[in-house]
Amino acid sequence: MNIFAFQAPFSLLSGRPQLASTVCGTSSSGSLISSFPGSPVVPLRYNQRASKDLISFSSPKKFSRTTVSASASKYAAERAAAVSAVGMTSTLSRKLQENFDEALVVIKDDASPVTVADFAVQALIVSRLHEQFPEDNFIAEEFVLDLRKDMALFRAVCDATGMDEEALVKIIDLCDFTGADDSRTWILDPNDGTRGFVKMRHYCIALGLMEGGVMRVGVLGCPNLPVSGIVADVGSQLGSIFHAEQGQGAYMIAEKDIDTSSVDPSVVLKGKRCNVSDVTDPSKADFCESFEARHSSHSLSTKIAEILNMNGAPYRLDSQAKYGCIARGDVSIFLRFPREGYVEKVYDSAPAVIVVEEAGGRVTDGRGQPLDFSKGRYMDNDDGIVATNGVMHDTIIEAVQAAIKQKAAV
Ligand SMILES: Nc1ncnc2c1ncn2[C@@H]1O[C@H](COP(=O)(O)O)[C@@H](O)[C@H]1OP(=O)(O)O
Ligand SMILES: [Mg+2]
Repeated sequence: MNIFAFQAPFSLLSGRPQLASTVCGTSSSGSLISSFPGSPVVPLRYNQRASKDLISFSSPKKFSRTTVSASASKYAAERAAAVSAVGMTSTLSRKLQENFDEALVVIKDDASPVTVADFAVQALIVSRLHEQFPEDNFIAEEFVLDLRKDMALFRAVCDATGMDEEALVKIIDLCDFTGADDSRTWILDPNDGTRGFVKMRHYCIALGLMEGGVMRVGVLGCPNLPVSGIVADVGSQLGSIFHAEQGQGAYMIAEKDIDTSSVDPSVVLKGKRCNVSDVTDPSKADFCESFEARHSSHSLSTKIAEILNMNGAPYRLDSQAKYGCIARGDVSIFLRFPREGYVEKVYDSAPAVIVVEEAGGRVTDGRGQPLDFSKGRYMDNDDGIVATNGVMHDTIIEAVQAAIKQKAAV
């Protein structure tokens, strides 16, 4: 099988935000504060805003052929392409968060924010994958309609991607596949947890490949997640990328170790095997949930924790980075309970579910039913989403159902 490798390296400037502790909140002065339970509150600052050309981006135009070895796994080429693209755009997102301009935020019809990073990452990833896999379909979060709401935002996305307006519109317009579940479809959330991104907290680039209604590949790029542990200390290396392929396990690689100029699996697919925790007693388990109470009911999770005698405070962080933390055993349980009537989108969990499952965990809805990603953009699950290390799953689902009943009885 032949695949393509990028010849020229990308031309992003290096440089990291001065993050020295958990990325959890923003003070009114714009400095970052740590607010995980038990961790000291440390004021931190990102670098000063840089000039616009600091975040300009040039995508390599030339490809050369690379051969995937005959013994490679079925989706090795796709996984390598996805890891490379996510690695490249994680670095871009970091620059865009460091140089975040709140004047360039548009509010979408669902009242959620969208930024230069959301559009730029979507355009760059889809353009790379479309070039390499021209027959494939795409479901991704952002629409041209929102890009056109603000011409300054539109121009900033062109600057960040190196694309002209026409090319940008074409590529974003490719991302609204609504069709059959026997197709090959890439599923992308270019900036999962945008509210976290704009508040200088966690966010995630989440990309997966579904074929025949089943997830085959998942990649999570978490630019603010330390390479080990959830809570960053002074000097922690930030930037964790998780990748998984059906039947091949889940891995974590430091963002800085990815050669994003290549899509050759033997070059790109490195990393450390991820395994979920081996905790069997829920009272000894840690859990995580949304930072934003409007995204997931913190009161319901508190009730569940009471039922299970889980005394530790939850880890609260934005985005599918939480599933990465489950996959590598940092925490054992993830609880998500959006308000009634909220419809989940596939790109908000599909890439992450395969990462957790390949690490030995389980992900279902709050009734213990598997999540179905084969129906297009929207999902039809009940009672939220629960991810665990697997061994505790049935116990946690029982507690979820008990807590929902208790809440309804009040
Ligand atoms: N009102 C809402 N309720 C639940 N989830 C939401 C809501 N608004 C946005 N989201 C989505 O929830 C996910 C973030 O969850 P968490 O709070 O755990 O990080 C994101 O995918 C976010 O979308 P987006 O991708 O646009 O940021
Ligand atoms: Mg999302």
